[in-house]
Amino acid sequence: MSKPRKTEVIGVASGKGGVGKTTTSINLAVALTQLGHSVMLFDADLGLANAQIALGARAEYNLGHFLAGQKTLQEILITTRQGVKLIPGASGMQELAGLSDIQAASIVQSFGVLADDVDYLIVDVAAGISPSVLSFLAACQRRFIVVKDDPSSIADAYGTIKILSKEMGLDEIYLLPNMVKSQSEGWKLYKKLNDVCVRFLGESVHYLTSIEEDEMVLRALKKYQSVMELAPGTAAARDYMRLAEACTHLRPIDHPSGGLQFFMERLMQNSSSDT
Ligand SMILES: Nc1ncnc2c1ncn2[C@@H]1O[C@H](COP(=O)(O)OP(=O)(O)OP(=O)(O)O)[C@@H](O)[C@H]1O
Repeated sequence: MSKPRKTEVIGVASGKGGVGKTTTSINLAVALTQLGHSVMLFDADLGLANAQIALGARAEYNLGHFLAGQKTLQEILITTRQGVKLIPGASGMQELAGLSDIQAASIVQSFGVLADDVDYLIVDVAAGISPSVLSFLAACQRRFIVVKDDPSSIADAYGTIKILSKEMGLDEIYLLPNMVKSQSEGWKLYKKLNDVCVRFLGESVHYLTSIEEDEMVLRALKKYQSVMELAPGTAAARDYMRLAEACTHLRPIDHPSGGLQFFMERLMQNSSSDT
């Protein structure tokens, strides 16, 4: 098993809501855990606490308690029964933009303490392209854009890629077709959108795999489980495992300070420039 040297930070986004961003984040986190990696999932999708529900976990505290200084990061962090370390996000995320420099520095330091234990940080951002979503994505090393084969999802994914690459100068953008009929349909969707990106933005996006539409995904959600647990042999579970394996083969991105602490530093810098 090849271990990344530092925490790899992957943001999972989609222009449009409801295309499977949270489902992808949790199943990728579980698949990477099953491969033997230490994985942290940051639920930055405001308010709904989707990730913990989907993993059958119940967190008493969330990032709001941490930002308010009521709880330490260790106190809000839970380890789900799948072995994923979960940072419950909730509405605290909106407060990031208003933090003082001292608060920001102490948050960065708290994350730095956890960094040694974590191979992958998966950040499940909210739908849309609000300043806070863009700050999160800018702070990640890689960005996965989940897209469905329908016109509004494709248009929103393109809009997100355009802002990330042209306005923010970010690279390492990966398109992740979801709920496709087959891998070849997913590849075609990628090709179509990538061609548009090359033509109109002068940039290409990356591809790892697609996730097939699979009724077991919804069944798993209804049982508060990941599909990786409920039906490991099913099409979507196989695809999430393929995605996890592809992640482990990606070239590590080295930053001077690297990993989790650097992610938080960038997040704080980007958030304060939003204000
Ligand atoms: N590969 C798949 N096959 C079948 N159903 C899927 C698949 N991926 C996601 N779904 C279903 O699609 C619905 C929306 O998924 P999810 O909640 O992950 O979307 P989202 O993009 O995170 O939404 P939001 O932006 O509202 O948080 C859920 O009912 C989920 O079970």
